[in-house]
Amino acid sequence: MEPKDFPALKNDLLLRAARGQEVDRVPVWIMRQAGRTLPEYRAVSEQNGFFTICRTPELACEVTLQPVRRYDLDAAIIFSDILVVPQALGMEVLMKPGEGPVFPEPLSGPDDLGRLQRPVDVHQQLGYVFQAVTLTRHKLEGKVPLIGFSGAPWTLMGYMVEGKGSKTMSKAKRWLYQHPEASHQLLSILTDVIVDYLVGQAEAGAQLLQVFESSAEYLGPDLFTEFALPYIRRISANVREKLKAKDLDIPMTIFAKGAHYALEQLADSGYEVVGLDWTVDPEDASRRLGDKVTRQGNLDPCALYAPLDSIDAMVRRMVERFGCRRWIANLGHGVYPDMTPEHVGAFVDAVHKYSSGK
Ligand SMILES: Cc1c2[nH]c(c1CCC(=O)O)Cc1[nH]c(c(CCC(=O)O)c1C)Cc1[nH]c(c(CCC(=O)O)c1C)Cc1[nH]c(c(C)c1CCC(=O)O)C2
Repeated sequence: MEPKDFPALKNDLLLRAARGQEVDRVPVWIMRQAGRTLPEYRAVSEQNGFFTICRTPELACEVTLQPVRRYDLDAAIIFSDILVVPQALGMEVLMKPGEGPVFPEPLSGPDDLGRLQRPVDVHQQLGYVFQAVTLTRHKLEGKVPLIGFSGAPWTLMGYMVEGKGSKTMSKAKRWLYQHPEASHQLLSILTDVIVDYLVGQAEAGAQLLQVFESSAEYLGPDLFTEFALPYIRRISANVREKLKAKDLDIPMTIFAKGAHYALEQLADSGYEVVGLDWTVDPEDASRRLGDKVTRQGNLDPCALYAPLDSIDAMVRRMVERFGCRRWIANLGHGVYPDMTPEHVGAFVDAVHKYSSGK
């Protein structure tokens, strides 16, 4: 599909901040803003299964737009899941309500790599995401930019080996220690699919690409340097190269949750924006990242359980600490399902209140 004739973008704060340009107020969006908290999402979700929504461009588009209608956000993020990439490699993934994703047949050892269906033609396997992106770009009518995303290789490997969420990632880490070669092989296979998948989203109309390394917290500096960072770097380098050949230049964000030990490496990994979780101190993180990247984050998601006036005060403090240059306001991880929309809205409004006119 040729993503031509998209409506002109009326709010480019996110893209300007990502590129380090001046902004007259700080852009704000919220990780996991679509789905999770909204009653209007639950209505769609009860009628259709989770992956049916992902695979039906009209439904994915509708759910993507819901938070943008409700809150004064500066970005939309396409409704999908990081686990569509393992699905594209032929693995079955079920979304069990109240439990989360489950792989009936996880990768139990290196021999199982032979089960992965390759090569992956992302247009054939994940074309539904590209269609959802293009449709959503039109339906947004230029109100805010649209973010595309993918999981990073280590995080996807974690789910593919564990078969579900894990408190320790010990089965997947066991691979790293016992089968380093097979681990690199798997991470490399994932990297190639992720690159094509991100390029496809950009071609379809995504205006910024975020890579979620949500399971970085399990690794620590040595494993991260060996098994996560090289692939994170390869993704940014290869995506840019492929997009350049198509005359596209799209800012990219790396969010490596729990990788407080690797901020310097992340600042130097080829992304315009580095996402920060709530465990890092804004001043300390800013110092360590330097001024060549934009910071994104990092209020503790649980702060949204606080009374409205406390949320306002915490956001005010966050704005003071980050300053208004090279910063995209967000939470330090996704919003939780039991948070009330009113409190989510208070966060967004407070960012606007305290960061404009500077
Ligand atoms: C680790 C991870 C997953 N998925 C994702 C990550 C990385 C971000 C992070 O660390 O939170 C990313 C993701 N998943 C979803 C989005 C959509 C867009 C958005 O709102 O940001 C995004 C960006 C929808 C979803 N993905 C999922 C839901 C809930 C499904 C439902 O109950 O209807 C939604 C709206 C399910 C999901 N998907 C995943 C898990 C662990 C779960 C269960 C827990 C939960 O997040 O609710 C894997």
